[in-house]
Amino acid sequence: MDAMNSACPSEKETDYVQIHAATFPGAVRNNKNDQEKLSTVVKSVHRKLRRKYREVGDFEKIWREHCEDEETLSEYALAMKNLADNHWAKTCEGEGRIEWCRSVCQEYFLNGGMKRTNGPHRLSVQTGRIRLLDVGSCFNPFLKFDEFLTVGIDIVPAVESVHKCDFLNLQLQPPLQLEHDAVDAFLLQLRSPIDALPGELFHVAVFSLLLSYFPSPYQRWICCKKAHELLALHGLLLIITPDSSHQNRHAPMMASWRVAVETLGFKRYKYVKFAHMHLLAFRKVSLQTSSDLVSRNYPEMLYIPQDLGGAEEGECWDTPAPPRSEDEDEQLACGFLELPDAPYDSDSGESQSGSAHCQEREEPILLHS
Ligand SMILES: C[S@@+](CC[C@H](N)C(=O)[O-])C[C@H]1O[C@@H](n2cnc3c(N)ncnc32)[C@H](O)[C@@H]1O
Repeated sequence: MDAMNSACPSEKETDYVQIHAATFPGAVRNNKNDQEKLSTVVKSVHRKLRRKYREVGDFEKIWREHCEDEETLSEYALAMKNLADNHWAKTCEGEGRIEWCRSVCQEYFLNGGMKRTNGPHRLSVQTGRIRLLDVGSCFNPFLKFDEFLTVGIDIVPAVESVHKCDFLNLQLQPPLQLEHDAVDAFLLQLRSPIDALPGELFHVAVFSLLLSYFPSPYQRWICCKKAHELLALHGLLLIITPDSSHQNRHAPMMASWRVAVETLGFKRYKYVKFAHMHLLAFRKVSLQTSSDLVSRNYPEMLYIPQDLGGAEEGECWDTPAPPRSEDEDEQLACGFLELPDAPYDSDSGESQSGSAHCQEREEPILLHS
């Protein structure tokens, strides 16, 4: 069973949903209304931040005010947790993003992926658990997996096990010079709020639906740069970002993200497009970031369609769209004709299976400057 299917209802569950829908249409409507309300809470926080950023421009001021607005932040945290627990868990809309992260880590750290890509000088996790930092963790979705020693951080934790921390303002300290066990013990004794962390501490950093929260590309770039410093050499940065459009539509944007992140000292390891999101994995291949950070505007390359002030696009928070018309089906079929024949990961040399998973096109990079 692939990662995505494992998050979707089983055949039996699907039958139940359909029978239940036919017998109790009112219950399904209520469920949808409830989901719509929660999505509106999430989207309105994102929209408000973007609008303020366009009007005021000073993202540090806007961010400070945002972090002080505890009422809005708590409402957001509860809505996000409720969406994940009660709606996405029962449909495919969360699309198994957490299971995807887990399977990439297992393949890379435990099943030879790291050895294949980095050669013999590799990071060792054999003696302990995979140290995972989940930024914007909200409800700590990785805590339940035994292979991870998870540190979840969030500006507003929705559960007690997540530590309060503003990643944008997190201070970096020199790396610890300790043995494995002592580093694990250090992570286990962390308490809220976290204001500083030593560098090179983690094997994995996860940004699941985090970067599009920020109104400014520069804030997204700061996060990627911090992740680079917090990861050990050969560690993984996993980025998941919402986008419900067909993968070709924003291929230039993803190519642009790749350049921006790789310049920080990463190399892309995997990329897949689910129906409502892009999922990327980067390996930390160098302790240094590029010395050429000033000649091109790399932070601006981490743009999202909403930065341009256009109409709000369909995102994973939205309730499912109505069925497509025949015309739309035809248009979509034409779009698929433009995809490469065999999905293939250029860096890992592995093909990606599953009809819902598509590969980024390997084409000349179109930069947004
Ligand atoms: C859309 S939710 C994603 C939650 C979860 N990662 C998931 O995939 O379902 C984004 C989360 O990022 C958190 N967040 C936003 N900015 C942050 C920051 N600077 N530091 C830590 N967490 C942040 C928000 O509070 C929110 O819980």
